[in-house]
Amino acid sequence: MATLEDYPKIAAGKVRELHAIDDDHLLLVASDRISAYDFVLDSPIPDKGRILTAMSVFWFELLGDLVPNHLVAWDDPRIPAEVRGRALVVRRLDMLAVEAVARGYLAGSGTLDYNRTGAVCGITLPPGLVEGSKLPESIYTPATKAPLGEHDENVTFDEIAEVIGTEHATTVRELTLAVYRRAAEHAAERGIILADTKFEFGLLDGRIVLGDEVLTPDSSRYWPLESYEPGRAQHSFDKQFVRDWLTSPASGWDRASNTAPPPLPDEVAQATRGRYVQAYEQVTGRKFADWIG
Ligand SMILES: N#Cc1c(N)ncnc1-c1cnn(Cc2cccc(F)c2)c1
Repeated sequence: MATLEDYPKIAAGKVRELHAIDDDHLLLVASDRISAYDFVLDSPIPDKGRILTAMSVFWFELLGDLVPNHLVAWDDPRIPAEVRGRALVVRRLDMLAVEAVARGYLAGSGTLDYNRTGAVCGITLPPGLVEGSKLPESIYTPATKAPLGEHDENVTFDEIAEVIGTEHATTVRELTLAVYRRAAEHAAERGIILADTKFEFGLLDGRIVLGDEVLTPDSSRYWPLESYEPGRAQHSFDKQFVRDWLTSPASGWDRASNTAPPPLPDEVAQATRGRYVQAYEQVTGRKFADWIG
């Protein structure tokens, strides 16, 4: 059985790593780390890596008829025991330099751009929209990847086409919207608003293939349908307990101080675990207890 040390690390994000298995395969590892307010917290969320990995596997399976993907295996002897259940064997792709974002609702940088310009990524939106507004139709709002810790930069379709070519830019836009719309419809039927999501695509033998994690609460905004109310920041399905505690007097933390947040109380970490489990079971109809690792 392999160990993680056998696989050279080739990339690292805030909460996940990418290792090389061989020339054609990578190991995509999700940690139990959680980020909030642009900080990676000291406190892990037990099972977060396994829950989000199980979610990606579900979505890859559900959406496999819309777009080919890089997933090879999730229960495989190449996966070291220490990361089993929170690591995927994936095909090595030639990644396209675009953060392929689809938005069905106005939030975050989308609201910021809209308030400044009336548009997002060059797409003019109707007047009168507010934070959390449902858009008349979902839109493609690509971004260029920023260095770790900085925010991606929203750009226009034409700017992406300059980098990856009009043909690939067009296919990526079509796939991003089709996959998001299908996923958002599935989630809405189960009481979860998938407000937006970010995909990464790559080339494999000339075909465009969906990579990375997909449609997890780390790559998407998950809002509980029952508390949806345009006009304010929406409750995060998964991160709201963490945000509420960190911004409460109980934490002793001052968000404006730009100092690292304190560790979470166990009950906040456990309650957050519960929200990830609930999101998984609500979206997939599967029991997390049945997942490996
Ligand atoms: N997925 C994927 C992938 C692939 N199948 N082939 C080649 N490259 C990538 C790849 C390169 N960077 N990233 C982002 C990323 C993801 C996860 C952890 C990280 F640290 C960084 C993805």
